[in-house]
Order: sequence, then structure tokens, then C-alpha cells
Amino acid sequence: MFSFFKKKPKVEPAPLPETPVAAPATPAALPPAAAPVTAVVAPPTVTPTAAVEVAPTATAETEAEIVAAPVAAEQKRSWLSRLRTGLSKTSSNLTTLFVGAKIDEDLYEELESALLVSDAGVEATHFLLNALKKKVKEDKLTEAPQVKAALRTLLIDLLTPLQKPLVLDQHQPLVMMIAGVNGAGKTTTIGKLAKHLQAHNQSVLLAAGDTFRAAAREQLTIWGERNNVTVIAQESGDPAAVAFDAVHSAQARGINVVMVDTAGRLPTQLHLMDELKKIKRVIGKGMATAPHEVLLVIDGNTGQNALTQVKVFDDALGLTGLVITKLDGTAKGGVLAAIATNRAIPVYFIGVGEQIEDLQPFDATEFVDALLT
Ligand SMILES: Nc1nc2c(ncn2[C@@H]2O[C@H](COP(=O)(O)OP(=O)(O)OP(=O)(O)O)[C@@H](O)[C@H]2O)c(=O)[nH]1
Repeated sequence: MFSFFKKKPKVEPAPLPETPVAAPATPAALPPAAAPVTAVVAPPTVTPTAAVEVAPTATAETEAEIVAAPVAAEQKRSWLSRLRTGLSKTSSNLTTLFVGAKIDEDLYEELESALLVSDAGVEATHFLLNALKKKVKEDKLTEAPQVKAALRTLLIDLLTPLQKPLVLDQHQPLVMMIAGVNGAGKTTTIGKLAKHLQAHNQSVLLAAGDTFRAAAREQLTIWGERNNVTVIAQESGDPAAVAFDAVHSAQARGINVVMVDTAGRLPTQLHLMDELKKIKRVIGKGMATAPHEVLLVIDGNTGQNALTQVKVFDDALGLTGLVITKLDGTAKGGVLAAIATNRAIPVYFIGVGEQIEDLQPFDATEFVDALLT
């Protein structure tokens, strides 16, 4: 298995914190990076816009929960089996049509239906069918298993451009902004990623940018306390200010990775899409090169609407990567072909459950084999 993240030599010296443009209220003096982990108590008179920093407290429970990398073979097998189970409907549709089949128009029609039902969309379906017909003709394929093998190769070729590792150690800190519709799995993904990053010796700081839902902020804060991850949160107010504070705090502490959580929103909620653009802009005021990664988390069960989400969020933010969650549910998987054909943004990770090891890097061959076996 390839590694979870790719590491690059640092090319960017740690910049000094810049002068805040619209400086949000900051908490008491930050401890140095190597300081013993102690709670930074929120000022007694917390104004609605005052940032509250919850420093982590290491516990025995925390240590027990951190997953060692690389993933053990047994875990990997169980992960693959969950992916296969999740995609079993599509895989059964795609594989049964080749059983004892003759290579004729009927087969191509059935394949067209199966691909469309899998959420591959019209463009990817037609692209794959045309390429397959060409291959069958050129290579004079006469047996169904040969055609199935040709489809496997075409699918792998189509999806491989989406396979790209998340690169660490290129920026100090690496600032990632995470967006998506409500319930897509943003906060869960951030939690899993934080643990994977810790297992790769990266220190992590989270910005609770979902200021819309108090419960979301509290959830992240409690999670951070339990897992030795500092969380920057705000009683209420401006998510851009929380993100700004988080970037400065990470710079001051020498933290490796900042993840900025954002509230769920629909692509049609234009004012909320504008708010995301503002968060991105303000992060850039905290650190000129940031955010270095803008990730969209997509629920794998969303169907063709996932493509709309990719397009709208990409137009608004310039996405650098995708995370596809819940591929263990009723997801059909074909939407990755639609994304590859229409907006080939790297899929850094896919998720097949709620455990930390259920989030793994996207591997085109692994994924296609789950679809076709
Ligand atoms: N089965 C399954 N459930 C998942 C996966 N990822 C996340 N979930 C569940 O999806 C639900 C929503 O996840 P959250 O992380 O809260 O989603 P969110 O995008 O942060 O939600 P909002 O903050 O409301 O927008 C939770 O119950 C998660 O446990 C996955 O890969 N598989």
C-alpha cells in the first residue's frame, strides 16, 4: 500500500505573523510551541466575538486511540471488503451483464444502462462505451471476459488522474479549508484526518468555523480535548475571524497543519457561498499563500448532484481536492467517473465508515476492482 500522505521538503520558511487586517479579539498570550500542554483559560469576560482557545489535555484514552501508520494488513482487508460491500449493487449490475454474454449491441445497451444507473452520468458513460467499442474492434476481442478486462483498464485510466496524495511539509503551517453541504461528513473527516496526521508526526490545530451551529463547535471542542488537538472556537460570530485566529495561532506555535471546518451549505445558498469566499480571503490575509488546500467533502450517496456540488464549490473557491464519504452505504460509485470526465479534481480520500481507518487514500485500481469483481 502506498503511504497515506506524501511528504515534501519544506520550501517555505515559517513566516512571521502578519498584522491582522480586521483583527478579531485574540486570547491571552499563546504558549510557545514546545510548552507543556496546558489549558489556555478563556478570558472571564468573553465577548460574543472573542476567540476561545481550548488547548488539549493528553489522556491515557487519547494515546490508546491514536492509530499507528501504516494501516495493518488486516485493517486494509476489512476496509476493502467494506468498500466492496458498499459498491456491491453497482458491481453486481456491471459484472452480471458479462456472464455468458455475446459481444453485440445488446451487451453495449445493458452496459450503458448499468453505467447510467451507477451515477456515471451521460458524458462518462458515452466516453466509456465509445472507447470500449473501439478497443473491441482494434484488438478483435471476441469473449466477454476480454471485454470486461478492457472496461477495467478504461475505467482505471479514466480514474487514475483523480489519484493524488495530499502533500505534507510543503508549507508551515499547511492550511486546509474544508467545505461541503450539510451532513456530508466534514467534521468526521476532519477528526479522522487529524488522527492520521498525528500518526505521521504532524501537529494539528482545528478552527471550529461552523459558528452557525453551537453544537458543531462544542462537538469539535470536546473532540479536540480528548484527542490532543488544539481547537480554536468562538462563542458566536464570524467564521472568517476564527479561521484567521487559527492561522496566526498555528504560526506562533509552530503547528504543522491547520484544518478549518466550515458550516454545511447548499450550492444554491448564494449568501453562504459568498461567506465561504470571504473565509478563504481572510485566511489569505493571515498567511499570504494560504489556504494551501481547499477540500470539498461529498456524501457518496448524493448521486449526480455530487457533480453539481463539485462545479459550484470549485467555481466559488477553486477546489484543490475532494473527499468522498459514505461509500459503505447505498453509494453507487459511478459519480467518480462523472467527476473525472467533467471536473477532474483530485480525490484525496474516500471514506467507508465512521472509524479512523475507514478513511483511506483513493486508489483508482482498488476502486475499479471493487466495482468490477
Ligand atoms: N457510514 C458512514 N457514515 C459517515 C461517514 N462519514 C461520516 N459519516 C456520518 O455522517 C454523519 C454526518 O457527519 P458530520 O461529520 O457531522 O457531517 P458534517 O458535514 O460535518 O455535517 P454539518 O456540520 O451538519 O454540515 C455522522 O453521523 C457521521 O458519523 C462514512 O464514511 N460512512
